[in-house]
Amino acid sequence: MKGNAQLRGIVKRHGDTTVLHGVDLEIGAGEFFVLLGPSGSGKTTTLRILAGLEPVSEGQVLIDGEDVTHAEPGARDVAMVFQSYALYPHMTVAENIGFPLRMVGTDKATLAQAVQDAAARVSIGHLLQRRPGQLSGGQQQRVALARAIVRQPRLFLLDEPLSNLDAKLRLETRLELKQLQRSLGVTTVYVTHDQEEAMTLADRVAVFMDGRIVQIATPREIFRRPAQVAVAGFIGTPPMNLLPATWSGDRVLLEGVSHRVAHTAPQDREVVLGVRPGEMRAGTEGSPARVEYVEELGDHCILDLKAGGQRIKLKADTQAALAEGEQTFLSFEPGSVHLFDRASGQRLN
Ligand SMILES: Nc1ncnc2c1ncn2[C@@H]1O[C@H](COP(=O)(O)OP(=O)(O)OP(=O)(O)O)[C@@H](O)[C@H]1O
Repeated sequence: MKGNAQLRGIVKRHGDTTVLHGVDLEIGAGEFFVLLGPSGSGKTTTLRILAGLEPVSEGQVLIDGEDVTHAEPGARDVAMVFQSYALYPHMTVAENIGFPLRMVGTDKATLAQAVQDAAARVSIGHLLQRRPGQLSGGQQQRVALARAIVRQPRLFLLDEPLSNLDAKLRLETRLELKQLQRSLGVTTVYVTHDQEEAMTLADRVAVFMDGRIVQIATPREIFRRPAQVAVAGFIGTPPMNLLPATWSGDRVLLEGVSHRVAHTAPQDREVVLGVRPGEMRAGTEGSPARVEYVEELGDHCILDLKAGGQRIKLKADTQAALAEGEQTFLSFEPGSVHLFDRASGQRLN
C-alpha cells in the first residue's frame, strides 16, 4: 500500500527565528493523522513542508521511502486542501474538479468520468455546471475536496478545512470526511487547533507545542495519559484541572488537605496534580470549596468552584447540581489523578 510519509529531524528557520526544532514523524499508509496544537505551534509549516510548498532548513522528507526533500510539489503526488478553498471563480465546478487531471493531459472521457466519481463521493454531482460564486461555503469546500481526491494522490493534506463552516455543518462534514477517507483509504494528514476535531477524526494525533512534537498517540491515549502538563491543559472540554500540590508517599497535599493517590512518590516532590472535571466529586469529605458559578449545559452542568486560592471545575449531572454560593468538599478517586513534575511538566505516573 502506498502513502507512507516520514519526516526526519526537520528544522525550519525564518531568519533568526526557529519555528520547527527537529520534528520526527512516521505516518503509516492509509492512516488518518492529525497535527494538533495551539496557534503558531508549527502545524501548518509541517504540512507545507510535506507538500513541498516550504523548503526545510535541515532534515529529510520521505514518501514511500523515496527522498523528496528537494522535490517540487507537483512531483510528490500529494494533494492539499486549504482553509480558503482556493477555487478558480471563472471555472465551473466540473472544470475546477478536473483541473489537476487537465494539467497532466488526461484524455477527455477519463477526465469526465473521474470528475463525476469525485463529485458523487462528496455529494455535489448536481452542481457541476455552477460556478463557485453560486455555491454555499459548505458546497465550495466539497468542490475543494473533490478536486483533491480526483487524481487519487498518495497523500491527502488538509489545513483546517472545516474552519470556515458554521458549527452544525462542521459536525456533519467532519463525519463525511472520515467516511470519505475510510472509503478511499488514502493517507491523510490533517491540521487543526480544535481538539474535538482531532479526537473524532484521527487514528493518531501529534500534539505540537512551540515548534516541537510533545506527544504522538491515539486520541484515547492522549486523553487518558497526556505526556505533559501542556497537553493535559489542551485536551478535554473543559480541560483538566491542573493544581500545584506536594506528592508525598501515596498522598498529595492540596491546599492543606491530604488526598490519597494510587501511586507512591519515590521521594517528596512538588507536582502539578491533574484531575479531569468529570472525575472531581462534591460531597462531605475532602478539600473545602465554594461554588462560584454554575454553567448549565442541558444534560450536564459545569461547576466553577474556589478551593482556597485554586479555581476548580467539576462536571456534574444537572440533578445533582449545587447552587451558586453553596459550600461543599471536593475529592477524587485515587486512580483518576495525573501527576506532572512541577518544573519540567513531564508526566510522572
Ligand atoms: N515567513 C515567516 N517568517 C517568520 N515567521 C514565520 C513565517 N511563517 C510562519 N512563521 C512563524 O512560524 C510559527 C509557526 O507557524 P505555523 O503557521 O506553522 O503555526 P500553526 O501551528 O499552523 O498556527 P495556526 O494554527 O495559527 O496556523 C509561527 O510563530 C509563525 O509566526
